[in-house]
Amino acid sequence: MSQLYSTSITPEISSLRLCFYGAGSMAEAIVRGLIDQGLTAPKQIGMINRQNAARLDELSARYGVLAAFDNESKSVMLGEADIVFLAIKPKDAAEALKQLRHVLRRDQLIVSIIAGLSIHTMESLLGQSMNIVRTMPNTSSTIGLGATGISFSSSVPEGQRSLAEAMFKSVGMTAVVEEHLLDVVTGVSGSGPAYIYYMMEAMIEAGRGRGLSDEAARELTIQTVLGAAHMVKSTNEHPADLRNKVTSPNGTTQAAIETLDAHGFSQAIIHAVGRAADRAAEMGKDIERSATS
Ligand SMILES: NC(=O)C1=CN([C@@H]2O[C@H](COP(=O)(O)OP(=O)(O)OC[C@H]3O[C@@H](n4cnc5c(N)ncnc54)[C@H](OP(=O)(O)O)[C@@H]3O)[C@@H](O)[C@H]2O)C=CC1
Ligand SMILES: O=C(O)[C@@H]1CCC=N1
Repeated sequence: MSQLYSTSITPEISSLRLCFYGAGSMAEAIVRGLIDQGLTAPKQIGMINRQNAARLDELSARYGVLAAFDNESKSVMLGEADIVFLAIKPKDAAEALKQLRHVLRRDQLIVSIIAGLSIHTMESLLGQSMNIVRTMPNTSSTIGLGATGISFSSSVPEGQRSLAEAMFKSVGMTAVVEEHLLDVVTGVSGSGPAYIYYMMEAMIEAGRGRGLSDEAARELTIQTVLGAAHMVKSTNEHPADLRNKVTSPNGTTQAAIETLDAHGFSQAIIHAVGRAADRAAEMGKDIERSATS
C-alpha cells in the first residue's frame, strides 16, 4: 500500500483504509461526505474515540463504518490504516498524540483537522517528522459543500498532496495555503458557518416577531441565504456591487444597511473573524506548551 504513496500519481482513494481518530461532529461530516460522494466504501473507514461506545454504535449503524472499542482493536485499526485523520479536540491533542507516538508509522499519511495545532508541534508530540497534511475544513463537508484550507509538511510527496486535496475536494472546495494562514482560514470558513447560522437565527426571529409563520420565516430566510451565496458565485460580481443592486436610494435596504452600520455590523464580523483566528493561535500555543511539559 505504501508503494502507492511514493508515486506522483494520485492513488484510488477507494483502495485505501482511512482511520478517524476522534469520532465527533467534524469527523462525521467528512465521513458522511466521503461516503455520499461515492469516494470510498464505508468498510474502508474505521472510527475510534476515547470512551463513548454509544457514539461509535450510532456511526456504525448510520453509515456502515467500522468501529474499534477496545485498546487492542484500536491499535490494529490504526496500524492497518493508510491514512489517519486526527479529529480530536485541541484540548485532548497533546495527550492523545503522545500516546500515538509508538503507534503511527512514517509510511502513513496523517491528516489533522485540529484547530491551531501546528505541524511542528504535531511532529514534536509524535517524536518524528511525518507526512502531515494540516487542514481546516468545515461542517458543510457533510453535504459536499465544505470549504477546506490545506497545508503540508515539507516531506509530503506530490502524490499524497493530490490525494489529500482530492479527498477534501470530494466534499467541497479546497484552498492550499501557507501553514501560518490556516488560523485565518479557521476564522473565515472553519467557524464561518456558525456566523451565517447566527444571522439566520436573527432573521427568522425578526420575521416571526413581525407576524410570519415559523415555516415562512424559516423558508424565506433559507432561500435568501442560498440565493445570495449563489449570486456571488455565479455572477462573479463583488458582493458590494450586488448589495448596491438591492439598495434603492432612500428605500428599505438603505434603511436596513444604515441600521446595521449603526450597530457596527461590518466591524463586528471583522473582529469576530480576527478573534477566531487569534483563538486558534492561542489553542495551538496551549498544545505546544503541553508538548514540552
Ligand atoms: N466542529 C467543527 O465545525 C470543526 C471542528 N474542527 C476541529 O475538529 C476537531 C474535532 O472537533 P469536533 O468534531 O467538533 O469535536 P467533538 O467533541 O465532536 O469530537 C471529538 C472526538 O474526539 C474523541 N477523543 C477525544 N480524546 C480522544 C482520544 N484520546 N483518543 C481517541 N478519541 C478521542 C472524542 O471521543 P469521546 O467522546 O469518547 O471522548 C470525540 O469522539 C477539533 O480539533 C476542531 O478544532 C475543524 C473544523 C471545523
Ligand atoms: O470552534 C472550534 O474551535 C472549531 C474550529 C473551527 C470550527 N469549530
